Amino acid sequence: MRRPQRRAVAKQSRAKDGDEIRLLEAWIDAGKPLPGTKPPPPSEESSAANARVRARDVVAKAAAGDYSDYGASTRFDELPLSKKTKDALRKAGYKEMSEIQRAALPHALCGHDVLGAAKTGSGKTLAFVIPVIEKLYREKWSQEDGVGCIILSPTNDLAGQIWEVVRKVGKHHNFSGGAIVKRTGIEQEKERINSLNILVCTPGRLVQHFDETPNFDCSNLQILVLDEADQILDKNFKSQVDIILSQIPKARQTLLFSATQTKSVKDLARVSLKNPEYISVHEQASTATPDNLEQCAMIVPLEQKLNMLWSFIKRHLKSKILVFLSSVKQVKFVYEIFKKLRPGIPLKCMHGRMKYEVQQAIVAEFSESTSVLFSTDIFARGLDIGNVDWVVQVDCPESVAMYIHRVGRTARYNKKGKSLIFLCPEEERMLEKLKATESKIPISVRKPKVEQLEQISQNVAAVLVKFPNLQQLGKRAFVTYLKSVYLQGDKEVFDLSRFSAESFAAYASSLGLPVTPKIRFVSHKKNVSKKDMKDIDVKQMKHKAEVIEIKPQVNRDMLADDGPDDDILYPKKPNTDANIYDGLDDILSPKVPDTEPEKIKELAARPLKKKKLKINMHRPVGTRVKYDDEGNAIDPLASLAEEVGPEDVIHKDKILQRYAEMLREMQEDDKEDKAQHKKSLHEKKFEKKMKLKRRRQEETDAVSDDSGSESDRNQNMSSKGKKKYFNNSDDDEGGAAKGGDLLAQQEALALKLLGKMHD
Ligand SMILES: Nc1ncnc2c1ncn2[C@@H]1O[C@H](COP(=O)(O)OP(=O)(O)OP(=O)(O)O)[C@@H](O)[C@H]1O
Repeated sequence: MRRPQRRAVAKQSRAKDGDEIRLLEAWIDAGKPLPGTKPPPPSEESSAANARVRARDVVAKAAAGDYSDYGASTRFDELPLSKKTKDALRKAGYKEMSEIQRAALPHALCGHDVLGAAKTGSGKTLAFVIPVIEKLYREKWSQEDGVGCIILSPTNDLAGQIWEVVRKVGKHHNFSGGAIVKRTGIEQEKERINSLNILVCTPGRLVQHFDETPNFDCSNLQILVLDEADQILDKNFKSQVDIILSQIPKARQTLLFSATQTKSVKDLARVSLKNPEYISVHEQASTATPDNLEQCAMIVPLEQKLNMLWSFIKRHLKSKILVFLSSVKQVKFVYEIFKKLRPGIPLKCMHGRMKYEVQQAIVAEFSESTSVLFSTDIFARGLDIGNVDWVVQVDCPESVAMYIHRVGRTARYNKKGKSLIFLCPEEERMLEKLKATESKIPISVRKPKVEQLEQISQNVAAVLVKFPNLQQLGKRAFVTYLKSVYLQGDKEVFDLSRFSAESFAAYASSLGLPVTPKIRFVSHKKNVSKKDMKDIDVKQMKHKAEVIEIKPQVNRDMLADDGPDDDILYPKKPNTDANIYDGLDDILSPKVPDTEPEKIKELAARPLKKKKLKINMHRPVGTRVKYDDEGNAIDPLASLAEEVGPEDVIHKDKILQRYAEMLREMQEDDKEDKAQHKKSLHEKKFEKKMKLKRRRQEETDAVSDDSGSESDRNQNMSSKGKKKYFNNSDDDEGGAAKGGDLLAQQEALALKLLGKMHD
């Protein structure tokens, strides 16, 4: 009885949906905004009560065939949206539309391609999620129709976040969908992907499905969305996006959104937009960043950044702070060090190498509590965490656009927020760019209060001594930082040659490193003419000079590599550095076991080979190559590490003292190790001997049992060299018995010895 009833209900609801869809289509068609039109400014009479009445009127009029011009509406319930969507929006607390939503939704709802730009945190996600759901609803999309919409996002986390919005807005609809992210195994995804209507994923994951999933079909696709479109269309995703575009139908609606929209016609031509609506709601605004955001910059020397960050955190223990650093290594190092130093506020770290679930958990925790979250740029875009008080950019962003995205993690949707950026004196050009009129970033420059600056270099060094694995991480943080500067495209801002060798040395010591790690982003080229030797004092050279070339294979990926540091922090096999160099071998210079600080010291003092003169490309033009007493060129950074005075942050004496202590400890450990090693050698030797004896005994037993001829027996024995123990005498049995006794005695002796050793 139930079935027919259920079928009847379903039929009824389909009929209701059909009626609503007809009404919506007619309404959309009748009230279409003209191409290029923007909504008028919201009228004054838009009190909540008025608005509700107006919304009811609008819907009633539409039902009566009197369609309003929805292009001017200010509330979601004034738009031609399905009841299911309106209910979900209301339940989620979305009533009034934001500017980008007011401007984009009317165009997107009537099927136009949209290129939308609006400030960070201004509600762009709803501006594309609502049209997606409504389009599929009006198309009566069902599970059997397969993939109807793809939303591309640059990162898994953002994909997850967008999917949550889709779920929220589409909760009364019957669409299937999901965020196709690393969380689920690709095999599980393959099984269900064809039955999903809305896919939210990164370009890479989608391409993987095009490559590997049998019958993966997007030929029915209705709508393609690119969130953070400028990033999705940039060269890093180019090949993947090209593959995707070749696999989906050209006849579709396309929506592109970002806070920093692409203006490249080439990019837009690639996605084949048809008469797109260019909607940039804040184009005329005086700022490119949220109005409620207070922004300031500080010029901080490289070696003071850690002190400055620490001091800042200590003064804001009741705030929620998001800290951006340039690489995974930096994030891990600063997080681990600060955790050991205990600033008095919970610390968290997040980067692209973490499992998706872990990232989600951290985001959730960070959303809930006041804490400090250290992050790479992987979360600079799109991440929507409520109530972030401060965004602190410790390392310079790669571009003004990235600056805008980073600071956009605070002051979201009418909330207030503050941001602070540390810029090295060598990066002041970035400050000029931020302050340029066209950037529209109201940023003020503040002088650091030196008296409030806590110097933590000594404490960091002490932590490194206590946790030698962190020293490894510190070294890699140092190298990846320099690599990140070196690899940045904007050479007006990022130019390693502007940094002096002294500042590198001081930076290394601020990270607690006893010696500046050597850096080789370079390879050698022999027989270079004098004119190419601009930055080298040729007269100083005693040997045929070589010039340094930048290695062509050093690329951006190496920055992202960032290797399995967990192995460094929590080594599975102590004293093994097999996993210490994760592809950085050719960059991280010395191939010595880096867990041994005294060796690092040795290395710094070690004369460089005469013929392989290493010229550091970062040395400012005209700086001389230094030589030791024996005429060997000294690595400038190594020599500097020895030269820095006590007034500098380096605190050499203390560090040396610590290293002396460490050396003593290590020597003691060494003694123990040696004894251990000797013991194990003895054991092994003894075991071997016993094994041999046992084998011989067995063989002898076999010979004595042998029923073969005497001559055979003799031959057999002689070939195996047993004569020593078993004479070819009549007394074989007795001999064997003696041999057996001897063996037993020896075994007993061996056991005794072993027992003693273990005692
Ligand atoms: N109409 C609305 N009313 C109330 N809150 C809204 C509205 N639209 C969006 N929001 C809220 O504003 C916040 C920011 O929205 P969203 O993440 O879509 O911003 P965005 O413009 O995509 O930012 P970004 O450029 O940083 O990705 C979210 O928490 C969202 O729930």
